[in-house]
Amino acid sequence: MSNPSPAAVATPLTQAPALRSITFERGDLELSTGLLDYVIRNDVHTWIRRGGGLVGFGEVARFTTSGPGRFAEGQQWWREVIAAADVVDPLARPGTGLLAFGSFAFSKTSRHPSRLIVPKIIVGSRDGKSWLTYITDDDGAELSPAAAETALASFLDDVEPERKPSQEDRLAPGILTEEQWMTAVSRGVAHIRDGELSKLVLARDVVAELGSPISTAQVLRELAVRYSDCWTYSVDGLIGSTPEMLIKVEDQTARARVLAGTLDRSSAPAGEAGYADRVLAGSEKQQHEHEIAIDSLTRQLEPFTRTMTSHSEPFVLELPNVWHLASDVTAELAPDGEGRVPSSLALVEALHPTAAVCGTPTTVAGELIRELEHLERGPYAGPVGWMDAVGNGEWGIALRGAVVETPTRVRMYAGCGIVEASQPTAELAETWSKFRPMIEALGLPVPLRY
Ligand SMILES: C=C(O[C@@H]1C=C(C(=O)O)C=C[C@H]1O)C(=O)O
Repeated sequence: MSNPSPAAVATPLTQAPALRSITFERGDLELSTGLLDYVIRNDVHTWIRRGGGLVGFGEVARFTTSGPGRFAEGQQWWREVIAAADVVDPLARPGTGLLAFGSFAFSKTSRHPSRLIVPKIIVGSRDGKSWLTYITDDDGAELSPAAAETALASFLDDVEPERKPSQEDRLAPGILTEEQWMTAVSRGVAHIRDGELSKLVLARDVVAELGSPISTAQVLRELAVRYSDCWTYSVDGLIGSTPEMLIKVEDQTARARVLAGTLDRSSAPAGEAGYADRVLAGSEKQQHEHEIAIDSLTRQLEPFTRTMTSHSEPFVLELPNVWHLASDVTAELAPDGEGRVPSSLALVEALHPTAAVCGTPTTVAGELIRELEHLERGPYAGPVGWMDAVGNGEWGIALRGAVVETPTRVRMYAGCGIVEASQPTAELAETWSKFRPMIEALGLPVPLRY
């Protein structure tokens, strides 16, 4: 008798809910605003880039977990949900049909709950075409386009008021003061000089204390408009706009965008053509930092692929706040004996944490992060995104973001890759350039000295 496959012997984690879903095509969205017309409630789930993507409303199922097995447990739960579901999806495109948004803790030692959330309604848009998915756990519910439109309309009744900046808004220090964080950077550099590791990513937090409650929807709209080349995410209080794609799976193809190497645009001389190319692409320190990040990603992805391509040189990615050295990687996924390619979440498990947000070697860097940062990263620098029922998904790295801890307290996170040539003051300034998208979207002034 042959051995049963691991999936067959795994014990169910929970009683998977019996979900039913229907997806249907809708008219084209308003070209100028696209999905943003739907970002009007604070509790929306979003994944938006260049006006397209997904906006989710409500919740019909949720799975939470923590620890080293968080990705594997998430995959198992999702398999059980899919097996028990009745899905009607005539469109069958990436992002249509049954779908979960997700956010995972950065650290395997974190108690912060990683989560997968299945919304009740999803408005999707891609290449100018839009669709609606309606998901229910209610046996008796009518599953029709009309019922879906009615459910969507009831969510859209509840519009969040705009927030005006208040006199009492302020930025408060996080866990470490600036001086303490710079000391941590110096210690990191010393460990690198000692040859224990080649790269370490150290992060810090600052807290926005607001005089009036946040309008999350307003912040998300601001981010999505200003940072349209980034992926604007919102999952259960984790919000931001990330320029870094950990992994995206569409059918047989996987894509990643690796960033490492940063230059603040606010300190750049005006009108000097080619400044970013010269200072960023021409810097040995930045190129070295970037090489470490791209090597770590391609090495981890390789076993899952048939072919993999990336440009031999990184390009300069221009964002409103910074320039980055960036590399795009495209891979054709290798099917297993049964013709199946790994799901997006299986690849996340293999790739996280990359050197872009942890360091190299991973284990040494992870230990030093715990020792030097004194920060509970929570979902910061962890995977955030969505996945559908056939393995497609997009998982960004939760950067340039914040956790809404209470309606008036928002904790922001930013970090930097430290290599042997790193200077603590320059790294501190770099964290401010990375806080800037969130600080500005919240309507707070950016501290002047940066
Ligand atoms: C860690 C962050 O960003 C990462 C670090 C970078 C760097 O050090 O140059 C660049 C992009 C990201 O991979 C962050 O934004 O918090």
